[in-house]
Amino acid sequence: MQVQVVDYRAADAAEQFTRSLHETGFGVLVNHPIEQARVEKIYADWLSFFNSDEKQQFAFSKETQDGYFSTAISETAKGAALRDIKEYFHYYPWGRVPPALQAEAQAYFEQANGLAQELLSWVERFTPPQIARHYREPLSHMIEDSKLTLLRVLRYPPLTGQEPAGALRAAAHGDINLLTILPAANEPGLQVQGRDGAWFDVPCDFGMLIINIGDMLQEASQGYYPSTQHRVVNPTGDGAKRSRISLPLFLHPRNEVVLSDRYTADEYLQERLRELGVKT
Ligand SMILES: O=C(O)CCC(=O)C(=O)O
Ligand SMILES: [Fe+2]
Repeated sequence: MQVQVVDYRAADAAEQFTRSLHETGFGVLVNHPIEQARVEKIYADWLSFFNSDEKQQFAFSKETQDGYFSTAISETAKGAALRDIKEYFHYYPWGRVPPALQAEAQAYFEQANGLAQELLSWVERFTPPQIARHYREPLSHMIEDSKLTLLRVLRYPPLTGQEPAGALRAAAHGDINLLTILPAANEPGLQVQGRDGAWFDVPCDFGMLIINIGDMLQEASQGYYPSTQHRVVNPTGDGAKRSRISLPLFLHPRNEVVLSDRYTADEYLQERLRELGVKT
């Protein structure tokens, strides 16, 4: 399985990139407009936040899903037996956030959301007509004024050796949303599953941007764009002593968007959150 690394500035970038999404569910961009210095500053500032007690004041709300999710309540991937070894914060522009981190989180959110919208328009443009006719509205409309798009800041703590046997930083899962965009993390570990079940490292040189299809877009495109299983494996050696920080933006449609004959976006999301154990 070969996830394509595509130059965002190439004349045929949209075509190459959407082909990789169709074939693998993943695509990787270089020379994209997201500022690396901003990403690095967010990694450093949020690592300090996760290392402080301040996080305890932001315990997430089951109702609204914003705030801090500790390792003790961290999600269990659908079908997995063990919790992921991670803690994370869900940032929404309307949600709670440590005041000192608000401006840079919002600036990143806007920049990444703008790029994600452009990439979604590429996805739409390169959808074959026999698939596109099933879209109930243009993909770019589905996310307009959505209150559900969210920035997740993840921190995978150093390993202690006390982790339950078989637990992973992130067990194999598909993302729930339409499209995810993810700057390469500060440490390796992200893998994607091929059709034959084998796992492959996702290209993740610092500065690359990784994009993947979520379950909602797989549903709306009748599988033309597959939501591929991915995971974050545990480091060995010196890497095990270091935290890993990553920063996915999950592009979500408005609640009332009809994805298919089977689901609206809201029905789909509620079902999945219950399965993850973060909603009653
Ligand atoms: O940390 C990563 O590299 C990936 C995280 C991820 O797949 C997720 O949070 O859905
Ligand atoms: Fe994911």
